[in-house]
Amino acid sequence: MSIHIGAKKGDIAETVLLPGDPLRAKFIAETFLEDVKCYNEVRGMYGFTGTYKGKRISVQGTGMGVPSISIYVNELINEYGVKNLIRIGSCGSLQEDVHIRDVILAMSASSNSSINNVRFNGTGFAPTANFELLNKAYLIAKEKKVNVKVGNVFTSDHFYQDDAGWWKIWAEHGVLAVEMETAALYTIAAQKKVNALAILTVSDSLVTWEETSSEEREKTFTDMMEIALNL
Ligand SMILES: O=P(O)(O)O[C@H]1O[C@H](CO)[C@@H](O)[C@H]1O
Ligand SMILES: O=c1cc[nH]c(=O)[nH]1
Repeated sequence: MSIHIGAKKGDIAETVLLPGDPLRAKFIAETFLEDVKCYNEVRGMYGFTGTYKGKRISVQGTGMGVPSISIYVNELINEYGVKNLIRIGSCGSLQEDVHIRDVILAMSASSNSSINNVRFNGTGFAPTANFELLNKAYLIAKEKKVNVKVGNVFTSDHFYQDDAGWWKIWAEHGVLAVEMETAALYTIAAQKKVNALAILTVSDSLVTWEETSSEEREKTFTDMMEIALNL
């Protein structure tokens, strides 16, 4: 057992899907996995292991933001030997042509995270996806005829910002969407020599102000879930 995950060694598969929302983890386990075992309820941050098309796979909630996902990713890698970490999250569109429910494969993640600023002493590091996972996810998405976009996302330490126009500089530089964890996932994976990818579904738009409900974010972003399960 680790501090935040109540699993025994061997309870967690080498490939783990990582939604921020623990109830999205529960939905995936109940909807897609067979022979499911819940290995974690510590802090209500559910973790499950089961099989998908005969392959052993786990799904673990991470909570919201860089500090929270960093805890889970560190423990999954250091204590449980996880090798493939696939975030499946929601995000807010920063571009007119990135629509609600589109899927984004995060090739890279810009960030205002203070954690990475401290780690790299105020200089820039470019958190980047694993190419094999990215390429495979793209091919699966195309085959499934999912509206998919690949590019840079912005990992923010804020969900609410006082300056309503904060995102425009990032949009001008081609960033597709905002979320809150990917830069941390990619940075830790790079340091630990494991594979990481973030697959995101657009839940709302900072451009048009459209949005989806929390229930939709929990249960209906199934394209992203199925792409991740088939990697
Ligand atoms: O849907 P999840 O995976 O939680 O991801 C996004 O949603 C949360 C904010 O509502 C943040 O965690 C953000 O990154
Ligand atoms: O972090 C996030 C996630 C979804 N939508 C946003 O606007 N921000």
